[in-house]
Amino acid sequence: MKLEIKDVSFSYGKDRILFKNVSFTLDKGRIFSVLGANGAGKSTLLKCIANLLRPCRGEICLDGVSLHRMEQREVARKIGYVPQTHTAAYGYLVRDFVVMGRAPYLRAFEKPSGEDYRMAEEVLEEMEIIHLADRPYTELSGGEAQKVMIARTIVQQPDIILMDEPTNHLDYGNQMRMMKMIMKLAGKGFGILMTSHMPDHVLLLEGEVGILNDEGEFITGKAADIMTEDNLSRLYRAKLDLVFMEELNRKICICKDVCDDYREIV
Ligand SMILES: Nc1ncnc2c1ncn2[C@@H]1O[C@H](COP(=O)(O)OP(=O)(O)OP(=O)(O)O)[C@@H](O)[C@H]1O
Repeated sequence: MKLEIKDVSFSYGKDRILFKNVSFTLDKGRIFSVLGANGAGKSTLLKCIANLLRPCRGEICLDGVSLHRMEQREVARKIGYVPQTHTAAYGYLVRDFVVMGRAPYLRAFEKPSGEDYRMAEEVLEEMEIIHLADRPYTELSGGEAQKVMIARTIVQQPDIILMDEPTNHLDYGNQMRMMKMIMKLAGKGFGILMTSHMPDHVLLLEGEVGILNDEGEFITGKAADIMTEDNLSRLYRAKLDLVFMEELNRKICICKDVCDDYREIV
């Protein structure tokens, strides 16, 4: 399974192109992270790839076939999408909510089978949230709901999982467990495309990175090559530092002096 984003541009109106000429590929088992300031268009890009929005230029292909030539049900078997926030209209029990991930495999009005429920429970167990199985989805905390959404997407068994800020709402321990889970999912062969506001998480994951800047341009490369102090400081308009930590054998991203004003350093 190969996802190809070919020269994609998007605009919500006629006046402003949000991003232009975005190109990259994602294979099974790989991690691709998208970084960008607030409002740069990261979520919009993910929605285009989930086939929920249509780019004004370019093409998005799965194994050489344009998403627009595929039925949404077929896309849903290959691409799972975890939005940044999700509001359920009805208080489904978590186990029923998670089993809805099987929908792309069911016929109209067909109910999920015992095997579908078994699969949902297995994923809930693996994610250590089985204790939530009989709670209404609408009563969960933001972090719990985020994990349940991810469980539903795994149950969908796509090749590619799109995650819009997967550590959103999570406490620090759960953020680290989420990083571990993303690596584990990639290890199992899922292609992971995620957005993040946390450069250090992206350094930790070590995959490919795309940086969406204020001008709507997209630069890509390996995390170690593209995540330079200069690129990150420019992106976030703050003086950021990459410090090598021997214990970790990698660079970490910190802001040594929060009082440093970016305007004074460029
Ligand atoms: N449906 C819409 N119609 C018009 N403009 C929109 C729509 N959705 C988003 N926008 C605008 O498009 C821009 C990009 O939004 P988007 O949510 O993709 O950014 P983002 O990079 O994910 O931001 P954040 O990091 O704050 O989540 C923003 O200026 C936003 O206000």
